[in-house]
Amino acid sequence: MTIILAVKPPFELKRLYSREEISEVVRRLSAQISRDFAGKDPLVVGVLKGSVIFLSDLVRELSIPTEIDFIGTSSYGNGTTSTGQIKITAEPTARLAGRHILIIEDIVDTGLCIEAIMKYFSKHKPASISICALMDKPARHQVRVKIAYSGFTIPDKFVVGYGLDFSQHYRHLPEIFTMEEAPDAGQLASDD
Ligand SMILES: O=P(O)(O)OC[C@H]1O[C@H](OP(=O)(O)OP(=O)(O)O)[C@H](O)[C@@H]1O
Ligand code: HPA
Ligand SMILES: [Mg+2]
Repeated sequence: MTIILAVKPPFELKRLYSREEISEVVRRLSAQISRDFAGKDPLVVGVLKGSVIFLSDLVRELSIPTEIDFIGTSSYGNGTTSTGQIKITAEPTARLAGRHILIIEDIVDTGLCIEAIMKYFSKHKPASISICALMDKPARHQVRVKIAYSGFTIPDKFVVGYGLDFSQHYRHLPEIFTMEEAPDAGQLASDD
């Protein structure tokens, strides 16, 4: 399915992963996490806002008890490239010291955001910190990142849907799409 967005320049969305493909990956990751964190009462921390849909599907597949919290970050503003300035906009309220912390990300792109989050948690003396990311875009990494639970390895394309936004839109889409300038963008732009 291709969707042409009526914005300037025009973008097109092409489906990258279907609901079924996403569900299969969520089940695989939940099974691994349930096995590895059994008896550890992990603190599952979603990175706002992009991870919320993934997190809510993931935790409902877990077979172990967990505590859920969130951390807020912001780096992309309204564009498709990281500003490089990572701000922690909201802190978790749970006890962190001595906890097994599992960070849930929708995507690791440059890795700058997860690097800042790892730095934040390591200051609070947890028992362990692990990363679960639905998508990993290795071609764009600027820092070394160890993702213990990785869903899809994706090409160097901007993606939206299933929690991920472009300028705060399209998070609600139930599937994942690549977003690229439409091939006839030049033509359309000169038709003004
Ligand atoms: O690996 P990076 O290049 O740092 O990019 C990944 C991060 O950027 C996005 O969040 P964003 O800051 O746009 O906030 P949002 O989740 O509210 O969309 C995304 O949800 C990740 O958290
Ligand atoms: O590809 C992406 N899509 C949406 N948000 C993002 N934040 C980092 N990379 C992306
Ligand atoms: Mg975003």
